[in-house]
Amino acid sequence: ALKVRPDYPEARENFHRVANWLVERWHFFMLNDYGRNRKYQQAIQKAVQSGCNTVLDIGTGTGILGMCAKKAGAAEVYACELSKTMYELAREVVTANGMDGGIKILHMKSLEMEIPKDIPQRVSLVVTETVDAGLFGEGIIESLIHAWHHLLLPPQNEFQEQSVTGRVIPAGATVFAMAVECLEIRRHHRVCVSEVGGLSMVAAGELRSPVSCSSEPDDSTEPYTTERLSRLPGGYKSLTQPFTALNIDFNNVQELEGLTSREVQRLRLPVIQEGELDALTVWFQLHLDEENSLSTGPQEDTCWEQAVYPVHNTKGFLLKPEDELVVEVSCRDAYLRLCSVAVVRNGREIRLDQRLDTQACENHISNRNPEAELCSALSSLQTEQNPPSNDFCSLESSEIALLNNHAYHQSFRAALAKLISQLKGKWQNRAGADPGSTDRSDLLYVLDVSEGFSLLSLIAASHGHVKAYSSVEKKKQQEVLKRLATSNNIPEERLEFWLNHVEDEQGMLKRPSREKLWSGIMLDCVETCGLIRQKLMEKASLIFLIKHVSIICTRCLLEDGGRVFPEKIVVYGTLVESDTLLLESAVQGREPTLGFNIAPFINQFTVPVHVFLDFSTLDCKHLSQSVELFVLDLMDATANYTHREVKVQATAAGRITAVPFWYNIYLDQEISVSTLSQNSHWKQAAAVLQEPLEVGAGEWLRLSVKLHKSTISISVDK
Ligand SMILES: CCc1ccncc1CNCCCCSC[C@H]1O[C@@H](n2ccc3c(N)ncnc32)[C@H](O)[C@@H]1O
Repeated sequence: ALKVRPDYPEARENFHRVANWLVERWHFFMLNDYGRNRKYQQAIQKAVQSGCNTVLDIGTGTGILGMCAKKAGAAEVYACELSKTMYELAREVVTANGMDGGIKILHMKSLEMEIPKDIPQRVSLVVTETVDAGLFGEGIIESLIHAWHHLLLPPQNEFQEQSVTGRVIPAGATVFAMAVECLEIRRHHRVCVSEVGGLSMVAAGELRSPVSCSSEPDDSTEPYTTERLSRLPGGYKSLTQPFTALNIDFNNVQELEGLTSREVQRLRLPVIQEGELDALTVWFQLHLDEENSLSTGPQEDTCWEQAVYPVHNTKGFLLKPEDELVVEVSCRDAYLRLCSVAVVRNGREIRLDQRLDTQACENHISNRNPEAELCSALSSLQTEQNPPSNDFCSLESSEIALLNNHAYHQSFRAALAKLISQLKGKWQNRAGADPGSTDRSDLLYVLDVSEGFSLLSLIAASHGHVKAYSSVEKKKQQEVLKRLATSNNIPEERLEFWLNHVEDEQGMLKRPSREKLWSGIMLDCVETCGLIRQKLMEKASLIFLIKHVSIICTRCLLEDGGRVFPEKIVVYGTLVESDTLLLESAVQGREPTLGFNIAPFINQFTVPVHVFLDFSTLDCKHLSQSVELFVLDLMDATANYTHREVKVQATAAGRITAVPFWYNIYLDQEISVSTLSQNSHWKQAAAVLQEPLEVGAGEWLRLSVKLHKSTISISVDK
């Protein structure tokens, strides 16, 4: 569609949504990392000059490493790429750089490659960077074991003199880890509050994020998540020195094969400062060859992410400098697994992850010694959870952060309280109904159509005289809500689950059978990534659709005086100069990619809006004040213009590269929550300019802001 009508907004938006997952965002900042590219090139040049004449690039991506090998003079270069999009892109790139005759690119996974079907004979060099922040997440171990067995010449060995031998770049890796205290990680993986919106959370049982490195690998969890430690709000505190968790030699196939069967390694790490254990963080050095290595450490100026293994004690666990932290390292199922399993204090080892039997703890308490406190603290943790600790409910890390967003829930609680007292007041005036009447008509109906796990329905029901409908779907999550209802004295019949399998939005938002209208409908409008939720405007207009479509103002879904929460969203933005956002959005010319012409091809997959941005820690230069960009009125969906011009004055000279934006969400006239606030579970988004715009201080700019089907686009010109 874009080829036919390049300016067709619908097709453009769809392409951008698709581009985001067709081509991973890290391609841009990886290709912009001249240091990384140069080091790979040097290692490849050295290998080719020392006799590696046939090369296979496993996971070629854009083809850059294969082109380095060709340019270094290798006679035969092969490349394989499992992603169709990247395969086609690599073909275009190699052709544009005049090497289509010299590099054979295969659209396949290296594990499927055979000789002579795919490549004529074994190669003397494999280059690859099929690594993720946890090193093994892209299957490099399996790929190299297969390559050594089927695709590579035998390795150098001291016994018989071989003319040409096989080798791998990178030659190996060293994995480092470090225990940290970090509030930002904690609030995304543990519920740190005992009360949410007035509801006690004790009965919820253990709510944990799906990131868990429990010993038995099961598919419902992933062993680690990733964070850019150098850009986490509030930073982190190192509780141990960085330690070497693993060394691996990619040129030793026995070692590679032994990795997954290697017994679990237990490391004892001295705690270097007091702090709460929140996670183990992991990074690595890729040893390209004896001289060159790449590091993905938090202190590096490159912007790789690190792997994060959150610890799952429900409450905090304070480490002290005289402690030793016991960490288990294993590579079961080819993932790198790290677990902090115990603390050694005064020579006594206290396990962290299993339930402590209180009897053992009782014995300790008698002789009042330091680990007794620790032990009794731990045992009290265990008893506090009602259900057994292995019965936990898994929530997305964004849902955990939402629960920890105190202001969000307090604001909803207050706004609901106002609505409910207004509506009750209305009734009492009408027909003198006696306030104590118990007839069904004095119930208020509140619908929570939030996506995912939400306590808003319970917060509404906790006000009394409210029947709340929750759109939580998962069985385990509904059980948590029921447990919380009971323990917060909310009669079970006041909470219903409005199953989302209703055929369409119309059905879902349809008024309850008893011909009652909704007193309140609660929407969550902004996605965690920082964009307006798709279909929001359609849903909101649907609530009022009847009101606008029919001549006679038949009742819309809301009773007279009923409200939709939020009623208004105000979008704010500011002009910034940020090289980081530029480097994460598009390849900046030929310079970083060793002079190869790659940028125009990969930049076809640039998207105009960067999401999941942590604006509070983005290194950037502010070039204007924050300005109001747009107002979305959910109470009157037709009021929303689709295009707005905003004048902004540059407050400093610089190069505008992006317009970060965020929202003030108004639950009613007075009560609002900001998606930029400190404990917000939201990240921000930023419109990235195609061409950076030089401005002088005091110069006026014109922002044109468009909203099309909940998609915001922003362009800047003078
Ligand atoms: C923050 C990530 C990071 C952290 C630390 N240091 C470096 C980085 C950046 N490296 C990212 C590469 C990660 C993706 S791998 C690159 C390309 O290779 C493809 N593939 C992967 C395996 C594979 C195979 N066996 N056979 C054929 N193709 C294969 C993928 O489809 C991808 O296009």
